[in-house]
Amino acid sequence: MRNHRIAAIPADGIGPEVIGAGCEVLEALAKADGGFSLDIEWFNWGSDYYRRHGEMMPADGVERVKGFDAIYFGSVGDTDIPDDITLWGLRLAICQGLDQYANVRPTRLLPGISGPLRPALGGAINWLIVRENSEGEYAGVGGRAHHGLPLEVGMDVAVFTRGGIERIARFACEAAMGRSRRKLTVVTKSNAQRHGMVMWDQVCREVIRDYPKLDVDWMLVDAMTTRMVLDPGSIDTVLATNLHADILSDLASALGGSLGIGATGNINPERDVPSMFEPIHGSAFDLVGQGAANPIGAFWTASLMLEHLGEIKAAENLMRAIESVTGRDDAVLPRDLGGQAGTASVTQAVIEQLRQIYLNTVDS
Ligand SMILES: NC(=O)c1ccc[n+]([C@@H]2O[C@H](COP(=O)([O-])OP(=O)(O)OC[C@H]3O[C@@H](n4cnc5c(N)ncnc54)[C@H](O)[C@@H]3O)[C@@H](O)[C@H]2O)c1
Ligand SMILES: O=C(O)C[C@@H](O)C(=O)O
Ligand SMILES: [K+]
Ligand SMILES: [Mn+2]
Repeated sequence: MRNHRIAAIPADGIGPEVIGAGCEVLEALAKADGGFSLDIEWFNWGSDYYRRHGEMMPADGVERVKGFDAIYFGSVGDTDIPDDITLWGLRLAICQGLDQYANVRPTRLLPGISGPLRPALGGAINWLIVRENSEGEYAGVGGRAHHGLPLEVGMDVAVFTRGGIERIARFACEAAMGRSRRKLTVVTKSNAQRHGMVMWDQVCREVIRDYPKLDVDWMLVDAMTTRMVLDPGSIDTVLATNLHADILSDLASALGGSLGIGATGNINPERDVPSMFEPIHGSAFDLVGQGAANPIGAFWTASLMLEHLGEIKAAENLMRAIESVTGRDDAVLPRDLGGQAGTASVTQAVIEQLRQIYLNTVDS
């Protein structure tokens, strides 16, 4: 039997609630499928670990997860610890440490979810946002000087490298070519940012030349937000920088109904180290401990992870189960999607649906 070793890092806020739910679903799925097993090892890294040890994970944390087949991550962020410490100490430390330079964020309207747009517009959402995940505005380069003085200064330098742009542009072109519309929108801001972003355009253009069958257009990031709202059907695959894609993907998730459904993979396409999968949302301080967090983002994430691990049938079945739970007449919907179900009820409904799917597969 195929076995996959998963490092689960639920971390902070609602992370443990949704990753706990996701692991329940994954285990039920593996059992129903029978073709593979999952070895899930838990890591208690995050803000509570920081309170005890003064760091978000052990100094050799990245080394410790290197041997796994995938990482299943919750969220970081704590009301009592500065956000830059928690994000850089765990999520970015792993993404950058394992050079997971391609972040993929799919969005489409799930059955039974209307989303905030008119039906004809919302129904047209079927996007894949490709986020540069290793440099750009998140390079971490910069500094502070003249502390406490009137002339105090703080700088974040956005770093764009030819190699960094080239590899993410190629990844996005391949991703777009793998989808039926073969359509790529490159997002930029090279009108205002005249160095790095101009080079971004130039290197993307060079890579795109290798894909003559690809239908490519370009958007300034500000105008891209309006196009996502007013003409969502004109968009398919989107390539954007680290920060631009971070912002656009929260918008995408909201247009799909809620931030609670957004899913992502932090991918190292070379596959010599594990990739990391997480719901796109954060700690959601307003929901912690209430059993009310929407686990669908974590389930969709689990499906992306299974796909990456080569468990294509199981990944599809998990999406089918989610879709029938949201789409059927007696849909089980969490509060952020207009229903009343808590995390546990949504989880049980998806597990029950998975059992039905596999039962029917065996019968037929
Ligand atoms: N990758 C990550 O781990 C990640 C991502 C985003 C934010 N953060 C961190 O999380 C903390 C809070 O950030 P924020 O408030 O900007 O964003 P957030 O994603 O935590 O929450 C924004 C809003 O979305 C809602 N929401 C989020 N997830 C939901 C879910 N599963 N079900 C239902 N509703 C959900 C929240 O209730 C809140 O109203 C900060 O510390 C931030 O740095 C971490
Ligand atoms: O931008 C980040 O890396 C944090 C968070 O907003 C995310 O989308 O993962
Ligand atoms: K997250
Ligand atoms: Mn984000």
